[in-house]
Amino acid sequence: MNKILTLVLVRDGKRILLGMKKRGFGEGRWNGFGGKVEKQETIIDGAKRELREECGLVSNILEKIGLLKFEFVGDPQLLEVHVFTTEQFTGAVEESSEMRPEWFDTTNIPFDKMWPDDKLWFPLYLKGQKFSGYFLFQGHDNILKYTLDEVDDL
Ligand SMILES: COc1nc(N)nc2c1ncn2[C@H]1C[C@H](O)[C@@H](COP(=O)(O)OP(=O)(O)OP(=O)(O)O)O1
Ligand SMILES: [Mg+2]
Ligand SMILES: [Mg+2]
Repeated sequence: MNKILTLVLVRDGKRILLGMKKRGFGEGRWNGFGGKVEKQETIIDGAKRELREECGLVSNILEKIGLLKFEFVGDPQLLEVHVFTTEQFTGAVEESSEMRPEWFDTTNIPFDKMWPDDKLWFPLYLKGQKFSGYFLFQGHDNILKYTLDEVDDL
């Protein structure tokens, strides 16, 4: 069975909030906020919870913008990452034990310190296009093959 995860990208006009992952999967990389969906919660509730836990922001309006599937050579479990965005949030941005948040201009996204797939699908996200993708990784740095499609609905 796929492992279900969330990823939330917070926008404020021309800025995007990313977090430097301080521990665990993806440590040392900038990413949106998210994680594993728990058994008793819906995917969107999991996305809201992870956003609050990891950077202190509360949002009740998350828009689903992408679905990404990741496979790693030698690991039979597929990661299914549900990607959301919001421009409507309350609260103050706070560092957590997992993430150190920082605002970036959308023209200056630190792709060299992000997962390598991000530079492929971020341009779609930034122009407001929904997307669906599959990436096969060898280790954490190399994409062996991928598909990425623009979609109307998710
Ligand atoms: C492989 O490519 C990936 N690219 C991007 N951009 N994001 C990814 C990739 N693989 C996973 N992710 C995202 C999905 C989640 O937001 C996190 C991974 O979840 P995490 O380890 O942060 O799970 P938590 O439940 O938050 O962790 P704790 O159990 O420690 O709270 O990365
Ligand atoms: Mg997380
Ligand atoms: Mg978490």
